[in-house]
Amino acid sequence: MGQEGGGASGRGRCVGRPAGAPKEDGPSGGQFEYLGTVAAGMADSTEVRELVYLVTGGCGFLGEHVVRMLLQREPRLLELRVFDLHLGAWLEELKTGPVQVTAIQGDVTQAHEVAAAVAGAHVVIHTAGLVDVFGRASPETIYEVNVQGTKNVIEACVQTGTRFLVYTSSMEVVGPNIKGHHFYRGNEDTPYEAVHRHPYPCSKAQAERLVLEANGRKVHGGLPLVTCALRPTGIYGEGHQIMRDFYHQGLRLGGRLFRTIPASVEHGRVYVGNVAWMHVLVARELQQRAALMGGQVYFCYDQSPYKSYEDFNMEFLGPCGLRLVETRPLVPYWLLMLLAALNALLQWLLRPLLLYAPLLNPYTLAVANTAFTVNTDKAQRHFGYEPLFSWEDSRTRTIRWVQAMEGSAR
Ligand SMILES: NC(=O)c1ccc[n+]([C@@H]2O[C@H](COP(=O)([O-])OP(=O)(O)OC[C@H]3O[C@@H](n4cnc5c(N)ncnc54)[C@H](O)[C@@H]3O)[C@@H](O)[C@H]2O)c1
Ligand SMILES: CC(C)[C@@H](O)CC[C@@H](C)[C@H]1CC[C@H]2[C@@H]3[C@H](O)C=C4C[C@@H](O)CC[C@]4(C)[C@H]3CC[C@]12C
Repeated sequence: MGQEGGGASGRGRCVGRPAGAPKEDGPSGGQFEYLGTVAAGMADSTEVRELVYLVTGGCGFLGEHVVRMLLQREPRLLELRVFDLHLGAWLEELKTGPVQVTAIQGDVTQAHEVAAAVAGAHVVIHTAGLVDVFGRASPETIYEVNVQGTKNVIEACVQTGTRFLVYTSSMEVVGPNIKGHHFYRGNEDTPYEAVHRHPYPCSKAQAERLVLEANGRKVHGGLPLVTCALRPTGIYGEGHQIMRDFYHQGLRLGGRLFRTIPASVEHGRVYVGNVAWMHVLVARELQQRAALMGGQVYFCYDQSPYKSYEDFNMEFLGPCGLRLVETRPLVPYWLLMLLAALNALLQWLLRPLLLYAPLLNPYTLAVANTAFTVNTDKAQRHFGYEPLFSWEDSRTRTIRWVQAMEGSAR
């Protein structure tokens, strides 16, 4: 059902189950409180500040939360390097604390820029990527950033002697697949035919495989590289662009959004603060439990409820004045498929003139219409992960963010 011929490199399909991980159990660990802003002060600690972390994509939706969480929750941090194609002005506010924050404007597709940023880092958290399922970028560009960029990060770790690499993968490495098979309360070991055509999931699957296969490679200095991959489901929270798009679409439609997907098609979603926390924790514990965690994949999860994508969004958009019209889809699915195909045709026809990239296209419709929920405790068993934010807290924070947008939208 995905875009035709859209393999990661724009050629053929990418198939095959993503690299799983051997089943192992490990001890559980503690839980911390997350303070919302850097201004709230650093986590008190008597620990020695000696570690250098690099976050690629550190100015993105997830990346910014990872950066802020590290400054709050990693007491051993001496220097935090934030590497991104587009640096945010907000980075300046972070330079007043005890941690040296180094903003690096760079491109992960440029190996020399990556190597310069990685050199001397103890840990790399690689979140940079092209998250495009709307046809904004070409398959080749998606491959270049997501796969070649990840290769450059791995090689930079090997060449410069950085030993710990955490990769932000995605649920899409697993599914939904092109056959529309539902993934119902699955975990990291659930059998599932991970067959993709769309450039984005293909590129994420290839990148994840490269990261996991690099686990154990000798880095400069002779010690082994230790890698792992985190697979968030649909992330929501402060800064989520797609939520912003839905909100503005609802405002344009007089405060209404029209249901297109049955309420029964459940999607797993995860709050950005909990995803950021899992990145911080896994980066820390990877250094202590390399034998257990090296080469492993972990779904990102929290207590966010299973709901259809549209119903879940309404948890935040409803309290901000929007209404989801009808309890069942207004438009039959075959007509939605036709409209999605028309959008794809229009995008192709208009491309020489302008970028037409609506939310509805054959791929987004297929994904939205395929249940994908995870139920796992692997991260808790392996490195003591517990969500920092309850569902209620995650919901409140997201609503407040939309309301702040509402203020700016009036
Ligand atoms: N948003 C989600 O629902 C979700 C879910 C699962 C996984 N992920 C993964 O999380 C990561 C971050 O996603 P996001 O939603 O924050 O996306 P985002 O687009 O907000 O952030 C990506 C960041 O990477 C940077 N970047 C892009 N190309 C780059 C390049 N060539 N060199 C350097 N930096 C570059 C961008 O400038 C941006 O700041 C991605 O790897 C994505 O696949 C996202
Ligand atoms: C127009 C309607 C059909 C509307 O319901 C479309 C929703 C659609 C834009 C989203 C439905 C599922 C989303 C994806 C899912 O949450 C997981 C993802 C993995 C992540 O790595 C990147 C984002 C995404 C692909 C996410 C994108 C938007 C949806 C397709």
